[in-house]
Amino acid sequence: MKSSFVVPADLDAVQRHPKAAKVGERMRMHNPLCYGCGEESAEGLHLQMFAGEDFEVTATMDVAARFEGGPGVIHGGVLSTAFDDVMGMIPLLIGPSAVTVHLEVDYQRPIPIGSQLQFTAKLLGRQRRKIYAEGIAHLGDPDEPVATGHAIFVTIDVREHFADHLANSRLADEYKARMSRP
Ligand SMILES: CCCCCCCC/C=C\CCCCCCCC(=O)SCCNC(=O)CCNC(=O)[C@H](O)C(C)(C)COP(=O)(O)OP(=O)(O)OC[C@H]1O[C@@H](n2cnc3c(N)ncnc32)[C@H](O)[C@@H]1OP(=O)(O)O
Repeated sequence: MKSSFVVPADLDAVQRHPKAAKVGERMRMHNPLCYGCGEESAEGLHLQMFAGEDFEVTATMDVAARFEGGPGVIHGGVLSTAFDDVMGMIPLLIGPSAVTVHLEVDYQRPIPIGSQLQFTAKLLGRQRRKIYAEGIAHLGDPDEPVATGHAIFVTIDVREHFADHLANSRLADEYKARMSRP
């Protein structure tokens, strides 16, 4: 399906999940091998994600030398990966696991290698299985964003969605064990 980003007017009511991370706490790591936030992903972005107030998440990312695109600046695809993962935390504040079906990034300023990127992401709304999120990236002043992102996530049944793919993971045995628990 091809779509553009339009938040519908008739949104569902949402509540923060009682087991969601509390304000200021690290977001639960959904997969230690995740290229965005996983601690065991050697080449990954190593995003550090924190729960904010209401339906917000903040994150930081050191712009390492391996993320270079143009000379001295971050690769645009790396930045879109970061937005995907940061905004991807928003569904976890409401409860369900969800995967990206649509992602947009607007690049406003070059982002230097060696800088520390900061992100804030927030929920724009939920309609049935669709969760709409917005994110901004800045270098210290949230009023001067260097990039903005918008995404739609769709809730999934984790066991069903990943069932045919678990064997591809380096943590396949661990995931199989987790999935077989009731
Ligand atoms: C127990 C141990 C294991 C623990 C593991 C934890 C897992 C945690 C999970 C997540 C972590 C969060 C952090 C991650 C952050 C990064 C996220 C990523 O990068 S995800 C990778 C890239 N994304 C994909 O690979 C999705 C590929 N797409 C699909 O698989 C399907 O499209 C799927 C399952 C998402 C939906 O397919 P359908 O057949 O179930 O449902 P249909 O009817 O097509 O769509 C449902 C609703 O969504 C809308 N929709 C679908 N695609 C859309 C699009 N592109 N734009 C707008 N709306 C769309 C449809 O119009 C429909 O809306 P209406 O309810 O009818 O209003």
